[in-house]
Amino acid sequence: MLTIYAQNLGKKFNNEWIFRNFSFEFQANKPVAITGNNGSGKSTLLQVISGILPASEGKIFYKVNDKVITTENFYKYLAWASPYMELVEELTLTEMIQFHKKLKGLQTAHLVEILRLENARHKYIKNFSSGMKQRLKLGLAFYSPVPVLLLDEPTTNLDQENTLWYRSEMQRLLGEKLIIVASNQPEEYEFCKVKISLQ
Ligand SMILES: Nc1ncnc2c1ncn2[C@@H]1O[C@H](COP(=O)(O)OP(=O)(O)OP(=O)(O)O)[C@@H](O)[C@H]1O
Repeated sequence: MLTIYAQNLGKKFNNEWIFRNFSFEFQANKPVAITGNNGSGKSTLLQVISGILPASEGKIFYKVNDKVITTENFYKYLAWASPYMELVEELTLTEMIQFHKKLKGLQTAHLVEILRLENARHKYIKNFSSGMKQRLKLGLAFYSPVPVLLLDEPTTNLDQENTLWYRSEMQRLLGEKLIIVASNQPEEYEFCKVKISLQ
């Protein structure tokens, strides 16, 4: 069982505090939504939680059962989908999936079919539509064999059908993973029992 402990976290950029005194214990089976207006610090908090960005004050640490995981190693436990996470544009879909499989593993041999991208197997990612890219990012994250799933604005660029797909995947993953969603669209995080609003 993996737990993320945030204790009095604060982050500032150029002497401007984005948030301060943020404390929370994140656990599997307790999906959390981080909400707030544009610029309130949702993405920044998600990056500090993941260890990608260092905190300016406070402490973030991770435990699997009673074993502490170092910040440097935490990425191994984590899958992301976010607007600032780039796909490798020079690869085709088939190559991208192979690459991800080697790097992180993949729990399905049928991702192309799940994403309904059969006609794009040999298309370069750079030629994907924004919705196709978003589906791929989500699919890679959902089917990575890791216990933590961090989602930033997950349904950006998704049409209604794909938003329904996102919601059904979330129902499947709820009991399995530690999920944190940064969003200001209620339909993206309605399944989250805990909602933390940044001001
Ligand atoms: N690398 C950086 N350097 C300086 N300021 C930054 C940096 N990254 C973010 N900020 C600032 O931090 C604040 C919070 O940004 P952040 O992207 O976390 O907000 P957000 O709540 O995710 O916004 P949105 O809903 O628009 O995605 C903003 O004022 C932003 O300009």
